[in-house]
Amino acid sequence: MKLGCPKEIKPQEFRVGMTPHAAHEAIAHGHEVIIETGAGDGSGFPDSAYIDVGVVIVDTAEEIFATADMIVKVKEPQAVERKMLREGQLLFTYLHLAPDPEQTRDLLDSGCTAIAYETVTDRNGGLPLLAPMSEVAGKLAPQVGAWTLQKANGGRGVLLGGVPGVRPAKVVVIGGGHVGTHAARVAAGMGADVTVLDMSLPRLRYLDDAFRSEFKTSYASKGNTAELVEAADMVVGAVLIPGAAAPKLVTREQLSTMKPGAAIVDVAIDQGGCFETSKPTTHENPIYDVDGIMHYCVANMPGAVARTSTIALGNATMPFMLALADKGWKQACADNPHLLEGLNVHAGKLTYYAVGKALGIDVTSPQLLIK
Ligand SMILES: NC(=O)C1=CN([C@@H]2O[C@H](COP(=O)(O)OP(=O)(O)OC[C@H]3O[C@@H](n4cnc5c(N)ncnc54)[C@H](O)[C@@H]3O)[C@@H](O)[C@H]2O)C=CC1
Ligand SMILES: CC(=O)C(=O)O
Ligand SMILES: [Mg+2]
Repeated sequence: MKLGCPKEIKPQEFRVGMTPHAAHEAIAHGHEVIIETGAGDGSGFPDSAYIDVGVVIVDTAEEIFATADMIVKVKEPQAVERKMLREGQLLFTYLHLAPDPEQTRDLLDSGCTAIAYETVTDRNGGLPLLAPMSEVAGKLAPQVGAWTLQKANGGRGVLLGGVPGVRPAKVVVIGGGHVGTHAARVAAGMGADVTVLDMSLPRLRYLDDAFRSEFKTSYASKGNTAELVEAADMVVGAVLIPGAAAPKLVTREQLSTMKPGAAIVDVAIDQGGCFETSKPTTHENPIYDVDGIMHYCVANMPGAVARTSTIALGNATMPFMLALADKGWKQACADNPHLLEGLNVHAGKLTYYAVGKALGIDVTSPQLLIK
């Protein structure tokens, strides 16, 4: 199979879909790999690192989309990339379709087969291709939230850890999964007073067992959430219902109960965000103010630490990428029900229920397509 990796074009996105190690493995499996010139530069992988392992460097994304059987990327295809996708072509990348009707329509129209990193599962019910980027975004959240809280950035002028004689900031994390746990640990490590909210009692039990000395837990009822949000200096949005649009857990009205200059870091923005007032921002212009509350809503946070993120993502995607290349998507998905969970679009049909529900589009069962 011919695998193609274009340079990412989302604003300030410095990751790349394939590391030289991943490309090397694909070539060792008998595949051809082409990559757009400069695609790895932002992650510290120059063209020469790919040439050394047998990759062919091409000048344009057009050439990749015109000739590759499988496109391996990081972020959802942008409008100009979607125009280049072809019938029968396999796309392996993050998609986040539930909050994105335009992208969904374009993917359906293209006739491509699209497997979304964020809905591939594992045998423990986890999301192995989302987890590494959630770990990164979770660790970044207190860092960007601390910056947002600085007075010059519109924040309250509160230092997360406080100082002797001055209490630390109160940080509330809504959702105690991968993002939430990493955010809570880093915020606690910076000295903040941290509480994690979740709807899952087993998850809260685990967090309490493992991290009792670092942060507190609370059940995410509407009442508890409202009280904690009101008292918070920083609120991190970290909930997920896999593949679905994020539930809106904090309304615009609630902002008026918050401390002026408090910071919201809505990591769940890639699934539409869990604050009513969230809208996606970019690394170039990451924050905005609604009713005196500063919002940080960057949908590709891990792109800021591209080298770490590219390597972490590549470690997770490589075995799935190799299975898709070796067997073709149909056999690879027939052999691995967890990879089949990643199938969101095939030949003009939507195949992921939570996306269909969010967008009001009929869904075809993915099982029917692998028979
Ligand atoms: N903005 C960015 O750059 C990035 C965003 N993300 C996003 O962050 C979000 C969280 O991802 P993960 O932590 O990996 O998910 P996860 O599945 O590990 O954790 C989600 C947690 O939310 C909890 N939850 C679900 N509904 C809830 C509710 N109504 N109230 C309270 N808790 C609730 C679940 O019980 C679970 O513990 C996802 O939308 C993911 O796509 C991840 C990486 C980068
Ligand atoms: C998960 C995701 O959207 C990202 O890593 O950019
Ligand atoms: Mg996105």
